[in-house]
Parts: sequence; structure tokens; C-alpha cells
Amino acid sequence: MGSEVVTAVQAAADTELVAAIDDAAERDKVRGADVVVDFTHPGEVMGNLRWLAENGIHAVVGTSGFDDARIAELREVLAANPGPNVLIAPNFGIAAVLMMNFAAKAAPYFESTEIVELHHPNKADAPSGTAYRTAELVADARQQAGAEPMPDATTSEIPGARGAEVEGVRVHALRMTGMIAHQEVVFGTHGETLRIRHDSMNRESFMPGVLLGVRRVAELPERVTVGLEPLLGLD
Ligand SMILES: NC(=O)C1=CN([C@@H]2O[C@H](COP(=O)(O)OP(=O)(O)OC[C@H]3O[C@@H](n4cnc5c(N)ncnc54)[C@H](OP(=O)(O)O)[C@@H]3O)[C@@H](O)[C@H]2O)C=CC1
Ligand SMILES: O=C(O)C1=N[C@H](C(=O)O)C[C@H](O)C1
Repeated sequence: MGSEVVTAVQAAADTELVAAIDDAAERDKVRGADVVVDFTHPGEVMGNLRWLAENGIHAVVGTSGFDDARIAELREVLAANPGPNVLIAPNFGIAAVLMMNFAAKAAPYFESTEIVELHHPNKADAPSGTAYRTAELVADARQQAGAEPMPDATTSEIPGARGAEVEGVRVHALRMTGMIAHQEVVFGTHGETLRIRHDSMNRESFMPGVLLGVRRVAELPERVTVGLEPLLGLD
């Protein structure tokens, strides 16, 4: 993803590349940048964001691994360092953002919702950040609608057979040679099912969203924004 960002930033007429680094020890090279784009590793990103906040640099983050606890920690870091904003996008694909938005809209109309995400086998984390965020959005929409818990009679299970549970929503992760990034949100109710599917065919597809974030992060009203939705008029 870092290489794709370098290409996209260099190709855009209104952005200039300051540096590209792949090691925390090289952070000094990005001093002077207005914005840093972070596609690193869930275990590294918080250290990077702390350093950027302390050095007054806006951050556009694609790295996965953000749960509520991390967001709360980040807000505390930013409160102690006035100035820069952080935009965290679980997925920069515009169609992926729409898929999550449509899933949240559909969720209250179905008894059951489960998420299947499919990625390349080099992915370090499971479930994907996109699946995690989708589960949060679905759970929130169901809660606001007063939905009952989803029916599930499973009493005997080989661990993992029913996937991971994120806020009551089951998430199933596949790692497959030949895949890039894909997700299907499956809804079921009496006599009807609905599937909302998103496919990323290449890594270039994330770049319009990344550039949108780079251009707009400084003007966001919140210090920490999760999701591209406000930049797309979808919030
Ligand atoms: N939001 C979105 O739309 C998308 C998000 N992602 C997410 O982005 C993340 C990265 O994905 P991907 O590019 O495929 O992963 P890669 O492992 O291919 O790349 C990560 C890079 O970050 C480097 N790195 C590790 N630590 C640091 C650090 N502290 N500072 C700077 N660089 C560092 C790694 O170096 P080294 O190899 O030497 O460790 C490596 O070059 C994942 O969490 C993934 O889920 C991916 C695609 C889209
Ligand atoms: O690692 C990836 O490839 C991707 N990571 C993000 C995620 O965890 O959701 C976004 C996209 O799915 C590609």
C-alpha cells in the first residue's frame, strides 16, 4: 500500500511527496510534511500516531486494528497535543464505504446478519478492519432499532466454526491465494435473504480515497475521525 500511495501522491498535481519510510527509526525524514499517510502494521501504528501528534503532523491512517479502546487512547494523545487531526479509514475504497453504509441501512430489516471477508494470504490481522467496522455499524443499527439477539441454536462447536463475534455479529475470515480484498454481508429473514458484496480488484482502487483524505484531513471538525463517510457526505 505504501508504494501505491507514493505513486498516487507523485501523480497528483496538488500533492508533493516529502518522504517514504518503512521503519520507525526513519521518522525524522517526514518532519516538515503537512500530512503523513500510515499503512504499516496494527502493532506499530499507535507509536507512529503518537509521534506525529507530538510533532504537529496530520495523519491519514489505513492501518487496521482500531477498536474503541484504541480510539479512546488516540483521543487522549491528541488532547495533549493540540493542532493535528487524525483520519482513520477502515477502508479507502469508495465502493467499500458504500457497502458498509448500505449494510447498516439493511441491518434492522433482518433477523440475522453475518459477515464473510476474504483477503490475500499475506494479511497479518483477522478479521479485517473493514469487517470489524461493518460489524460495529450493523450492531449499532440493530441496537437503535431495538432488534432481538440473532437466532442461533449452536450448542456444540469446534472452536472457530461460527467465526469471531464482534458486538454480537459473527465475522468469518478467509485467506486465499488469488484474492485481494473482498467482503460479503449476508442478511436473512423469513423467506428472504440479501447479500451485499464488495470486491477490491487491485490496490490502486484505494488511492482516490487516500488522496481525498490527504486533501481534507486538516479541515475536519473532529480531532479523530473514523471512516471516509463525512468526506463523502454519507454521515
Ligand atoms: N484502509 C484501507 O483501505 C486499507 C488498509 N490496509 C491495511 O494497511 C496495513 C498495511 O497493509 P499492507 O501495505 O498490505 O502491509 P505490508 O506489510 O505490505 O506493508 C507494511 C509496511 O509498513 C512497514 N512498517 C512497519 N512498521 C513501520 C513503522 N513503524 N513505520 C513505518 N513503516 C513501518 C513495513 O516494513 P517491514 O516490512 O520492514 O516491516 C512494511 O513495509 C494493514 O493493516 C492493512 O490491513 C490495506 C489496504 C487497504
Ligand atoms: O490488508 C488488506 O489488504 C486490507 N486491509 C483493510 C482491512 O483490514 O479491512 C482494508 C482492505 O480490506 C484491504
